[in-house]
This record gives sequence, C-alpha cells and structure tokens, in this order.
Amino acid sequence: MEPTLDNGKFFRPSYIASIEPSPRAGPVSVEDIKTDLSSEFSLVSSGSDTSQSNGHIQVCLRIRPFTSLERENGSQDCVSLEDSTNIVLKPPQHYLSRLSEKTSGPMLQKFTFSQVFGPETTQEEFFEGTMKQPVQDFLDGYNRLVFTYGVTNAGKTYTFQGTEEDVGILPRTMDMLFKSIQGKLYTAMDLKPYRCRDYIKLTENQVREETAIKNSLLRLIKEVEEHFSILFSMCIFR
Ligand SMILES: Nc1ncnc2c1ncn2[C@@H]1O[C@H](COP(=O)(O)OP(=O)(O)OP(=O)(O)O)[C@@H](O)[C@H]1O
Repeated sequence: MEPTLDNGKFFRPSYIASIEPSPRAGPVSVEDIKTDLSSEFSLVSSGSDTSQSNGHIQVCLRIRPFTSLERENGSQDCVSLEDSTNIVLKPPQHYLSRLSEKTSGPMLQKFTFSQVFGPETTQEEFFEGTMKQPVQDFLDGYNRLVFTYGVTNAGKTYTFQGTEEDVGILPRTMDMLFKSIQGKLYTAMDLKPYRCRDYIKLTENQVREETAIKNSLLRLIKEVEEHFSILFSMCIFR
C-alpha cells in the first residue's frame, strides 16, 4: 500500500490514514518514581483463572553478563543481587565519590521482582524458570502473554531469540508446543472453522458436500491454469 504524507511530517500507510493520533495529555507529574503499584496489580490478580501460576503477572529480571567495557568502568558494582527476588542498584563509583556519605545513602534503591536471574543464568535455566509454566498453562487452554522490556543492549533479543548454538525462549517454546501435540493430531476432516473462534462438527452428509465443493474448486483452478498456459504459449509462438 502506498504511504501517504500526513501533515507534511510523517509517512503513514494508507490503511491507517483514518486513525487520528490521540490528543496528548498535559504534563505528567512524577512525584515518586518508586510508587508501589502492587495494590493496583492485585486487582488484576483477583480474576477467575485457576491455573497453576502464582498470580497473573510475573515480572522477572534477567541481568546479562557485563561487557569488558562495563567491567572496566566499574558498572558491575552498580547492581547487586540480594536474593532470588531482590536487587539493589547504586550509582557508579565515580559518581558516588563526588558525594558525601550522607547523600549517597538514600541513593541505593532496592527493587523486588517475581524472580531475579543473574548473569550466569543459562538459556535453558531461564526457560525452565520463566516460560515452562506459562507454556503448560497455554496448552491447558489459558491465554498467556510474554514480552521483554529493557533499554537497548539489555539482552531482549538474546533472551527471546538466542543464538543458533544456544536458542532463546521463543524456539524453546515452539519446541515444547510441537512436542506436546505430537501424536495428538485430529486427522478426521469433519471440523470447519465457524465465526472466527468457533468450530462446527460436520455430519457425514455435510462432509460429503464439503468434499464435493472443494473438488470442484480444485478442478476449476486446474482448468484456469491450463487455459492460461495455453494462451501464454500461443503468445510466445505467434
Ligand atoms: N544472557 C546473555 N549472555 C550472553 N550474552 C548476552 C546475554 N544477553 C545479552 N547478551 C549479549 O549482549 C548484547 C546485546 O543483547 P541484545 O542484542 O539481545 O540486546 P537488545 O535488548 O535486544 O538490544 P536492542 O533493543 O538494541 O535490540 C548482544 O551482543 C548479546 O549477544
């Protein structure tokens, strides 16, 4: 589709040309960036899903290995793992040394996650610790959403996709899904998609009818193909 120029500023595909950008809200005042949102999340967690995961929202932190540059400038001291769910962040040493002890104290910030995975965590361990249960829930019929969030170079692609030698959570998930459906395929041709999310089971007569329709369609396609190939060769040899 042709992109259209909108307001002389942005290229936008024509299929979203009708969508107006939502008006921008006024300035947001952020008084306390450490606002505890757990009470709001608990509202979401009181639903009726009875799967085995603990709560509906799991927020896991993965700390990737530090690069040599980061080690050189002392960045690895900025984060310390307290236990399997807590980390403490502190400003870089060169920044701290400019401050008095009094002011540097409150600059330590503690964050709590559902689970923290340190730099030594392997792809397999991360998959086992984060994805295995949601994938199992999905196979049991529940909806699950997984996404990675982080600054550039944080390790999102590595975690999701991984490398050829050491694949990430996406290929591992696909592997688990395909393995779990092996030998459980429904081979009878008597189910038909209906209204997007439903299926109807066809009676024997309806199956026969469907087969006849499909066969006549296939015949038609074949005839059209033959017709065009004859026309094409006539054009070439004229
Ligand atoms: N757990 C890890 N173990 C080893 N290397 C890692 C790990 N996580 C990330 N890396 C390496 O760190 C670098 C940055 O990772 P990655 O490309 O996944 O970041 P990203 O968050 O996807 O960045 P961007 O948002 O810019 O695409 C890559 O070289 C990647 O191989």
